[in-house]
Amino acid sequence: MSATGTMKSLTPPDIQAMKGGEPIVCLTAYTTPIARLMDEHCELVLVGDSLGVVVHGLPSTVGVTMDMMLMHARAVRRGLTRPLMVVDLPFGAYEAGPQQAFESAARLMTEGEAGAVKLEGGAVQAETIRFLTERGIPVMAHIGLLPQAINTVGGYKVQGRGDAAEKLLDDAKAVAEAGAFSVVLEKVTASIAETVTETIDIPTIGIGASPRCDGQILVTDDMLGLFEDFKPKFVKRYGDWAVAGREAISSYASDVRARRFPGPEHLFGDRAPASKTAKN
Ligand SMILES: Nc1nc(=O)c2c([nH]1)NC[C@@H]1CN(c3ccc(C(=O)N[C@@H](CCC(=O)O)C(=O)O)cc3)CN21
Ligand SMILES: CC(C)C(=O)C(=O)O
Ligand SMILES: [Mg+2]
Repeated sequence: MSATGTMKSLTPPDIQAMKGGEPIVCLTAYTTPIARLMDEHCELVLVGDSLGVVVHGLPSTVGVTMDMMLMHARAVRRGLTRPLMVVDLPFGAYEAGPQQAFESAARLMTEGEAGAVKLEGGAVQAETIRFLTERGIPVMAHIGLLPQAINTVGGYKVQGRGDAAEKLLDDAKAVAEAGAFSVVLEKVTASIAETVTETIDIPTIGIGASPRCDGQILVTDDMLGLFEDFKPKFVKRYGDWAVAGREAISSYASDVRARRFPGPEHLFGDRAPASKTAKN
């Protein structure tokens, strides 16, 4: 719990050992205060490259850089004590091959203080996953809908329907065999998510997948209702933070215009207060 480290963070082997047991609770985080809110509730916190879209206003995750991932990773790290912190490898930082992937992933582990990295791709990334895990970098895989591939795929559509089911299962087997400690299944049919979960021996973490997955993840800004205009079928709203924020900002604007804020309680007088240690 404390800075001296009396409470141990969960490790990739801890997460892997949860296969087939209690559901693994995961969310994304990009800042210290939001990470603090999930510290006692989540087993795994992902610093997702979705931060490019929800925090930086980019049209897709393709424009996200290593510098962005490193900065947000360090911020999230300061808000967590118990959950495993996983950091996404951004587009362009690993696809050239195992060597490039290792260099980028090592930076996320050292400068970014990550407990593990995540990368998108199935069988095509198996060699890279093996290369990293054999050299001390735990890897979470990500199959199904791959947002970093939006420019070749052309849309965020459901994956694993019909003939594509077999390829998805092959991808899942390939990443598990290559040493990934867990795998995200994004926007796939419930039936293939169930088949994959029953077939491979590492935990599946679903987003738009199935309740039969070993765990679930959502983009926190989506479930809080902060990233307002994005309403895919797989997101459940647990808050209305954009509505609450807009109301608060509107009240502040009214108060300033009516000179109701600042009030007497917010003002500093000419003389120091008689009691206590002066902090004003
Ligand atoms: N806010 C947010 N949440 C995410 O889950 C997320 C991101 N951003 N950015 C990176 C990727 C992209 N992802 C996506 C993007 C679109 C759909 C999707 O189903 N889109 C619907 C339209 C939904 C809407 O805009 O209301 C579609 O039919 O394409 C799913 C996952 C998942 N990731
Ligand atoms: C949606 C999750 C799995 C992700 O990759 C991200 O937030 O970037
Ligand atoms: Mg991502």
